[in-house]
Amino acid sequence: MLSSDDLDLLVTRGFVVVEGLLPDYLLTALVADCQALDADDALRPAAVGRGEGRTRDASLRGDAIRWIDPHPEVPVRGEFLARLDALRIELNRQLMLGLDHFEAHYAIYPPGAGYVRHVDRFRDDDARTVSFAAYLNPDWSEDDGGALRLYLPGGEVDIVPRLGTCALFLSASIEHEVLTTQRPRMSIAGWFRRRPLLPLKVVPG
Ligand SMILES: O=C(O)CCC(=O)C(=O)O
Ligand SMILES: [Fe+2]
Repeated sequence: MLSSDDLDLLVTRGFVVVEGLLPDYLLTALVADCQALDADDALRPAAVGRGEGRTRDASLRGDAIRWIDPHPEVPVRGEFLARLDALRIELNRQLMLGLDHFEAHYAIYPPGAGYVRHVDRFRDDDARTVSFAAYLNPDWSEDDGGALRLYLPGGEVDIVPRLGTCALFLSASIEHEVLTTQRPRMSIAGWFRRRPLLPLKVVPG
């Protein structure tokens, strides 16, 4: 769980980096699951945008992804989602964010891939409220690239995607980028969502 200092940082600074949010045995199982899915060719090139603006362009975003859903034969997925759901409830209790759902996918960025600077909230959908990343790369060094770069009012912050590091940041306001990776980079990207606050459409007549 997040400490009250972590929660304060998320609100006041817009992001927080935490170690130890997920226990080692779970991280190990997530790494193995992601690797097994990759070996089965179960990840697909990711798209950017939504609706008619949805495109695939590896020069913008080079990862391959697989959404994480509970599976009776792969308990690690359900356990991961249950933990993040407990965190969702904690975020609601402490920060009253009204989050109603958590969604996440595995991602693998091959060498040479990255994800250009962007925000996670879509222009036509304000449901994504808090973004989450968990990194699954043992023995990662800064020279391997692939850092998550956050663009903040006070400057840039780079987060090294090392096994066990997790980051949370505000989906609507924090611009970020995945710097080009030199080695295959494994992660989970997720979003705590709230019910969309789109205006109701008035039907004429
Ligand atoms: O993996 C990361 O560090 C962030 C990925 C990201 O920005 C995204 O999937 O929207
Ligand atoms: Fe993102």
